[in-house]
Amino acid sequence: MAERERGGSTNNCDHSGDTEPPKSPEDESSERPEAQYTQDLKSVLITSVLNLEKLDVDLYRGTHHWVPRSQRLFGGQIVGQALVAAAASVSDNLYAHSLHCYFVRAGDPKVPVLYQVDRTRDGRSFTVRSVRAIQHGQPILICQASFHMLQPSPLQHQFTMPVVPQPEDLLTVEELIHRYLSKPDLAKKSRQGLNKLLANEVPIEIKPVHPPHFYRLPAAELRKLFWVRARGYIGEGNMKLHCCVAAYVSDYAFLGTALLPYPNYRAQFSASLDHAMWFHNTFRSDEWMLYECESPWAGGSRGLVQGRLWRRDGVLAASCSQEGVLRVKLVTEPSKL
Ligand SMILES: CC(C)(COP(=O)(O)OP(=O)(O)OC[C@H]1O[C@@H](n2cnc3c(N)ncnc32)[C@H](O)[C@@H]1OP(=O)(O)O)[C@@H](O)C(=O)NCCC(=O)NCCSC(=O)CC(=O)O
Repeated sequence: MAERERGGSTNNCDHSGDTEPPKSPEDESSERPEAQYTQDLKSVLITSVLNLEKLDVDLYRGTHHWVPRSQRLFGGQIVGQALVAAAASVSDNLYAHSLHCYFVRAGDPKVPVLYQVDRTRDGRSFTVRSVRAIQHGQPILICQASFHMLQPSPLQHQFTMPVVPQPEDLLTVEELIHRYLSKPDLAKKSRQGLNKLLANEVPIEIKPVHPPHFYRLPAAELRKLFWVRARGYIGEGNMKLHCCVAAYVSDYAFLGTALLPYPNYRAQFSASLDHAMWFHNTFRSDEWMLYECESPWAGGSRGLVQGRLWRRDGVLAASCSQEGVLRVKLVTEPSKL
């Protein structure tokens, strides 16, 4: 059992009951020296995607950065922006500990999203906010987010992080694609598909623990493991923001976990129906975290996926759950990712 993280007074998401002096997330990771940060661009996630425009009290406007090929807004972007809006009306001594969302309509990439916050309750130790994300006058997402003050407790446990290769020993998705593209016998259709994937400007970096096979049907695996972090620099201290970035990241490629046992099926239509998260400890979303995703159930054209985001020092940072609609067709060729 890994020791639980200590509380930090400026971090809006730590839930430790300890009263010892805080440790900033930087103290826990030496993987990315500051010298390297100076060469990185500031993460577009904080300069643009999660940088909402305040229109009025509890009313914000968010714009889009990366739009998936489905041409419906990326669910993680809507959840991340909703959490930014919710957290803005919550005092700094309260820490986001959970959120529960329903995606009720497809997001339209042609117009911005409005976020309307309802201050549902300000309690003694817990505070709840409800957020409606609105386009064309109608909700596309409803979200409840809850915030908690630091409270001590002798109850502290967590699962153990899986043992996997370190990110330095693995290739990014882009590097893997370049490797496949360099193969002279690559079919034209596969080359086109891989080039489309390369053109994606997703503001997160991914290193799969089990690199995908672009050539042949993959062996059925029930669990997806990948290292993930925001592209660019975010910096220390603002745990509120790191939780919002993690909300964005947590929806990426998550629902696909439910298709892992079915390499002969490809999704004709897939969309996340709901998304829930629980934040357990401080973390930095611009440092590598291991995303462990599994699917305990699928049926009735829906699939359930569950995920754990681990800090690389083995501390459980967050847990996620999602159900999605999955309408599939039988295929003979493998999916591209
Ligand atoms: C889930 C919903 C589609 C449910 O709405 P409805 O009940 O009205 O939709 P529906 O199921 O009847 O229709 C949806 C589409 O499926 C088609 N359809 C309906 N029944 C079908 C069937 N039995 N077999 C095949 N297709 C079918 C419809 O014609 C329609 O296509 P057509 O539209 O062509 O007419 C909607 O609530 C929604 O869009 N919510 C938002 C979901 C979302 O955007 N999540 C975040 C992005 S996903 C994400 O970020 C994660 C990820 O992608 O991994």
